[in-house]
Amino acid sequence: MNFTTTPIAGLVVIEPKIWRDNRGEFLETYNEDLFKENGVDQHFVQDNQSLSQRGSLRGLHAQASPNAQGKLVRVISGRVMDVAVDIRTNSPTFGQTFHIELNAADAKMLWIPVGFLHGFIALEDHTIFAYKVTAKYDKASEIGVRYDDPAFNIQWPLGPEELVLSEKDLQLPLLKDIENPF
Ligand SMILES: Cc1cn([C@H]2C[C@H](O)[C@@H](COP(=O)(O)OP(=O)(O)O[C@H]3O[C@H](C)C(=O)[C@H](O)[C@H]3O)O2)c(=O)[nH]c1=O
Repeated sequence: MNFTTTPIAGLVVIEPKIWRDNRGEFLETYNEDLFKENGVDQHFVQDNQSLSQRGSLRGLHAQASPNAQGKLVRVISGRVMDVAVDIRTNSPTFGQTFHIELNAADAKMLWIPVGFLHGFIALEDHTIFAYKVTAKYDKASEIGVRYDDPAFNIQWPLGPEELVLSEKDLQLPLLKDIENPF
């Protein structure tokens, strides 16, 4: 299991070792000791999973304190472009985005600490996205920012005609129009 830091402090790319044999594959997707040794010392309290068709764009979301969430995200089936936006007010990389392809083939994961907006776009039908979070779901704590906020200039890889968003996400505000909880 390899841990690689990113240009944005706190974001870590994790590449599990995949054991392959004549039956198929085995991999560890979480190991408390290895994660602690590599600076991700967290207590996860909930696992989530979503199924998306190609073009489904979920985000940009976060939860505010006291239910702010760190997220360990991965793809079980299909492919996504995953995006994390640093909105930690005092961060030297405030407003910077990090994107990475997550897919079932290489089973890469991304650790996203508290203080980031998170979203992804599914690049294939039947994309299953799975993630562990460090705080429970609390609808009242949810915040969201438009996926196309010009402040971030995220280059989503599919055209506008291919995007599938929830009514909720289509009506999200821009970051400048909300009180940033981080
Ligand atoms: C997030 C969540 C949702 N729900 C229920 C409430 C909603 O009626 C339904 C769909 O929720 P939502 O439309 O918020 O699902 P996503 O758009 O995939 O939300 C996620 O999208 C991005 C990628 C994130 O990083 C967040 O984890 C999360 O906000 O599931 C729950 O019961 N528990 C939960 O933890």
